Amino acid sequence: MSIFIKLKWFFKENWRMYSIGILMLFLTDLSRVIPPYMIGLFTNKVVDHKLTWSYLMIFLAILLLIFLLSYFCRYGWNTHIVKGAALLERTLRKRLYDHYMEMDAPFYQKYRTGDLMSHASNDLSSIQRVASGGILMAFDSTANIILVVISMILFVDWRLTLIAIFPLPFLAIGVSWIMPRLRRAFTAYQEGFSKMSDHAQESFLGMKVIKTLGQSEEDIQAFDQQTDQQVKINAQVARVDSLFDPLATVVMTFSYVLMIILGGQFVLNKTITIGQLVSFTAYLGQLVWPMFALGQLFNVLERGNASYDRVMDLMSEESSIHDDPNGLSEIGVGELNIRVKSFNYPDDPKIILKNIDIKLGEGQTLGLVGPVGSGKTTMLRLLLREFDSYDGEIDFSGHDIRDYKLSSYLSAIGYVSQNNFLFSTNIAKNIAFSNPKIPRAEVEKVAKLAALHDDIMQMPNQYDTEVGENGITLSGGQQQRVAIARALIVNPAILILDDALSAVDARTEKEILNALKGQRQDQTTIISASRISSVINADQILVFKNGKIIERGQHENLVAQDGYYAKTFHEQELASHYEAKLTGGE
Ligand SMILES: Nc1ncnc2c1ncn2[C@@H]1O[C@H](COP(=O)(O)OP(=O)(O)OP(=O)(O)O)[C@@H](O)[C@H]1O
Repeated sequence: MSIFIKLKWFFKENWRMYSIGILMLFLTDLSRVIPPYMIGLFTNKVVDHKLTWSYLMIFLAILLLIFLLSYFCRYGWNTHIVKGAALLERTLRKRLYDHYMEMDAPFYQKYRTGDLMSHASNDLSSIQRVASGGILMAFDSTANIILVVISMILFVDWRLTLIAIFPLPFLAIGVSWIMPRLRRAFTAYQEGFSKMSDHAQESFLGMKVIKTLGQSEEDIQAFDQQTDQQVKINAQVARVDSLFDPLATVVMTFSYVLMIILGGQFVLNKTITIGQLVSFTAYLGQLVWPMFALGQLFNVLERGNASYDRVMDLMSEESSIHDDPNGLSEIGVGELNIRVKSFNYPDDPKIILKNIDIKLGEGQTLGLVGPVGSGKTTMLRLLLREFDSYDGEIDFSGHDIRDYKLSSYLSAIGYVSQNNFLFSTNIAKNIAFSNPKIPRAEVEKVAKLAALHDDIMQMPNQYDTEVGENGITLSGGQQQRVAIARALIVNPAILILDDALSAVDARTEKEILNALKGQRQDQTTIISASRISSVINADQILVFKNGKIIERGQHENLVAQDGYYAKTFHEQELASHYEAKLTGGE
């Protein structure tokens, strides 16, 4: 029942709709207690040989009227309560989705996609059922039981009523024993379901790897184990849930036995008439459904309760990124200053960045190189405001980046990583993702800048060519260039290419870099790369190692320093020289 208290905010917001629905439900239940009373009267007329045609007609007319009223009320409660439940699901889904959108990188590191999906589907459906079936069964069964018992007392006999309902408290004891067990079983079920969807989702995404490494059998086995486990948990749910129905049957049978023994005695003693005993039998029959509905109700409520707690646990997670709604929303061009004394990832004390000090003039290009794992991406992630918890400050265009409104700041940045996500739509829509209304000419312009236009023109439907899920029909280099075009279309104040040219050949790389140089003279560009050729013309090049800047300067200057940069440059030069010889390109 506590789930109703937890959902009080929603029922309060929609009290009008629920009040009408519940009133209609009450009227339906009220209309149900009249026919048994009338059947009793009718039986007495028959037994006393006093039945006339006119009485029969009036009797039938009243019954018809009651059925019509009941039909109208049923329609009324159905539409109001079902509409309310749909509204609750929509409200929670929107809140959850907004929450997912607001959350930071550590949140997505902590929760897996399958888990988040199961919260948004399975859990929300269970909560939605509380506001429809739950409300219906709770009010219907309670109102039914109360009205039937009152009718039994008023129209038959209070002693007989007391004796007939005497076994009911045993049902209540049974329910209080079953409920917590049912809840534990449901929580285990939902958690198991999350793990299962997570596994399925990861397997679908990594299908190529699984198959090429010959792990299909192992994956199937692992999934089978999870489904077997889920079947066991489900059986446990069914075992606990199934305890209620037999208990209700035993209790109701006991009530019937008591009614036959004592009711017969009352008729023989003339305490009640035969008609009243017939009414009583019908009333007792009307108690059967609410009893079973109570069982269903606990199932729905406990499932909803467990799901609500899971969803609220997720919603209580707070983003570590402070977004000031009144923050600056105008972002111009300007200097970029990065001073980070130290940074470690949340939940990991290892210092990843140490004493980073960068000053980049307006419209300049910064190049970042260094061995794998040296901290280049981490620094870019700070610039992208994925983490705010660093010791130091980052200023852009005269303001700390944390003083900008997050959405405004991020929309001024064009970020392209090595692995880009493409949407399963056509190329033009992928490029124009930030503004679907952008004219086709603009889309073509940025595609040309990204050296992609010629490739697109070779495709069957050119800019309308569908790229498949995550751009599966495109080559790695084409995917990267779609992502570059997508970033360029917003004409970002800061463009970040994080190893974003790794899948394109040297000639295309040169073409893109030249185009960017011509196009972005006033704006900041940051290029992180393992290939020195990507950063060779940068105004400032930084070499990272173990989270520190170990060399800095322009290309010639760095080559002269004869350090990591010079060594890597010469090695790469030599490698490309031999490669060109082998392919006959020189
Ligand atoms: N989410 C994370 N939690 C903890 N440590 C992390 C996390 N992401 C990266 N690291 C660690 O931070 C260090 C720097 O990684 P980073 O990705 O910044 O390097 P990089 O220079 O960009 O490397 P690459 O060129 O391979 O992309 C690595 O030791 C890595 O293991």
